[in-house]
Amino acid sequence: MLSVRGLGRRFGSKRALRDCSFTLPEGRVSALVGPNGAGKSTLLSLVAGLLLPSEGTITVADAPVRGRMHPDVAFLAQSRPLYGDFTVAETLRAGAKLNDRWSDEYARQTLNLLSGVALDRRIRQLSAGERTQVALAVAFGRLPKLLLLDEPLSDLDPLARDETLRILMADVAERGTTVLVSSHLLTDLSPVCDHLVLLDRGELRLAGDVEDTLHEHRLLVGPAGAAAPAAEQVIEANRTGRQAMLLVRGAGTVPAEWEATVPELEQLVLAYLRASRTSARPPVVRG
Ligand SMILES: Nc1ncnc2c1ncn2[C@@H]1O[C@H](COP(=O)(O)OP(=O)(O)OP(=O)(O)O)[C@@H](O)[C@H]1O
Repeated sequence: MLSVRGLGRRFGSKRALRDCSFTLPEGRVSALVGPNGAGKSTLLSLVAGLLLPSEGTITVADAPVRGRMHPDVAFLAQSRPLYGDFTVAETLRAGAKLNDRWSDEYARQTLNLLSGVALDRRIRQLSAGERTQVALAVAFGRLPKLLLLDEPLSDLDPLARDETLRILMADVAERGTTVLVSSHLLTDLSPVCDHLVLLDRGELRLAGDVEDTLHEHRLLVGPAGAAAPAAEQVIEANRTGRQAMLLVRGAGTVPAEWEATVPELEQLVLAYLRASRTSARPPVVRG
């Protein structure tokens, strides 16, 4: 559904994204994670066609994307761009007029499930979370095949967050939508995502199926003096007092003095990001 190859974007001398290559599987939810300034919004804006790449290619449903939104794509931008003077009802009517494929019923149903922002309210009078709810309804109303969501949960209350994730899962199950969703709220996101894209400092650190990626790694706990077991890569090593804790990738047979477990998603992501902070050349594992 989505494939990016060698994708990069510069803003003047600043490289916001560099040499990014990955493919998203169809009908799955992919979490796009990374610290502030990692390049997540830049990547989403490029895929949405709102920004032009400095280098590389983007393909959605076998068609190249270059500075123009693909009709099968809907994008919830971080700034939630909606016309302030419109009422919610007018916003939905504009959605119907501007999109060849549109379901008013689906957009209204989404809004009602979230908390039911009244249709006669003006956009500029809405709270940040209410604007997000309207913008989500517009995104779902487009009946996209690829749904790009930039921090959809950040200003929603816990109930609306929960409902958004339910709507997302139902949409993926019923319509087979492919979703790429950026969020700092990994705990909220991890139950619904089955694919991971990890960006840091504009570079891709990890991209792949969540379960496969987790099982390629081992969290090892052992005595501080024990020799590190043979592994493809040591992502992070912490030695405190008498204990050592390692996150390794591609470990073979683990010696008896080490206790090995498969890491949780949040542990894995945090270890990669900490490792990146402490090394001049952080691990770029694969694209
Ligand atoms: N229009 C722009 N002009 C100059 N620099 C920009 C512009 N847009 C983004 N950047 C820079 O590119 C880098 C990536 O920004 P981006 O917004 O993609 O990060 P992000 O991962 O979405 O961050 P956050 O989690 O804080 O939203 C940052 O260093 C940012 O300052």
